Amino acid sequence: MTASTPPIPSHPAGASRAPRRSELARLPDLALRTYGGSVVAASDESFAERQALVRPGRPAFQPETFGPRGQVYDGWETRRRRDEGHDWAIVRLGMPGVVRRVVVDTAWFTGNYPPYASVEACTAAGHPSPQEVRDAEWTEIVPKSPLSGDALHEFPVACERVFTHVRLNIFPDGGVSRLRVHGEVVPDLAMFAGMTIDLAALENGALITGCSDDFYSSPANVIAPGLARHQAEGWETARRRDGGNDWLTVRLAVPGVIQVAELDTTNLVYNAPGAASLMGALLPDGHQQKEAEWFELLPRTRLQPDNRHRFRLRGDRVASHVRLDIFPDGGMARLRLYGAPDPYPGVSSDSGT
Ligand SMILES: NC(=O)NC(NC(N)=O)C(=O)[O-]
Repeated sequence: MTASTPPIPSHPAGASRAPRRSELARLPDLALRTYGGSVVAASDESFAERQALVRPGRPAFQPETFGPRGQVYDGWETRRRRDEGHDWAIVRLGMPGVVRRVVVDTAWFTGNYPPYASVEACTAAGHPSPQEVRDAEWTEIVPKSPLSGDALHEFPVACERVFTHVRLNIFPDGGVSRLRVHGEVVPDLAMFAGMTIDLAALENGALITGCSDDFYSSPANVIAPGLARHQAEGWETARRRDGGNDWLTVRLAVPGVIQVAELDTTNLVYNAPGAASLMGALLPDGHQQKEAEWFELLPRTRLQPDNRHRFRLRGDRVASHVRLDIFPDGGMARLRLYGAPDPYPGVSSDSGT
């Protein structure tokens, strides 16, 4: 991306270990709860619940806060094992995809972190039960590796297969605050053949490729599933003082003709942009976005704060990329671009669909 990128959820601002921002860290976290991820099973969660592993945001900690189970942790924590086994948690990815990077964060776990972890992945078709997922064929994507306490561990993954689930193994027991599974979304769009879809949706395979500014919150949020519950779940820029305007670019899930654009300023009450415009470009595979020849999809149009705006477009040109300009600054809760893929992926032109 052109400007700075979505942060790796980790320690609170001001903590001494600033997270490294690698290329891979910019990919979406396929396991994230707000993207539909869930921890569907775990060997144990006596001290702290398994669902915390996929919670968005940085893990919090309040020292000397004791509940009936012991110290309260914002993470998954198992009991002290008295046998030879090890603990595990299975995560259903919110969006199936190719995993490029796994982050195992032991933030705040010091005397109780697991000394080793490994990660496996599997592909389970349909809507399997947790037991069916356990019985699936698993592939190791992160070998058994040493961990340290209160630290973020990044593991690059080199495997081109599309996975639906991952299993975190910890040896022998202990606490992990977050598990991040960064990757490329690979949806099955063939089942929507002949239908209009949101070409800008992350879950359909779209990706934010650039932005002018992500000072308060990430532009990746505008293509996330569902509605933004508050300002931070959308994209918010800093106040501009230079006479310019903010923008972002999206690589669409697949090239297509956009018929309806939805520009959602919900939660931006006093900081919504005054106006916005949309441009499209059709870039053959492998071409750089800087080579794009942009054409107008939506001329500069007035916006209202805290409002979902829908605009009917001419719908006469195929685009693979879209640029949203906002004037002068502010942000956007969501951007939806409804249209027909051209052609449909996985559907041959003579299939009658
Ligand atoms: N002080 C602790 O954190 N102890 C333990 N964990 C919790 N949650 O109390 C433990 O035994 O691992």
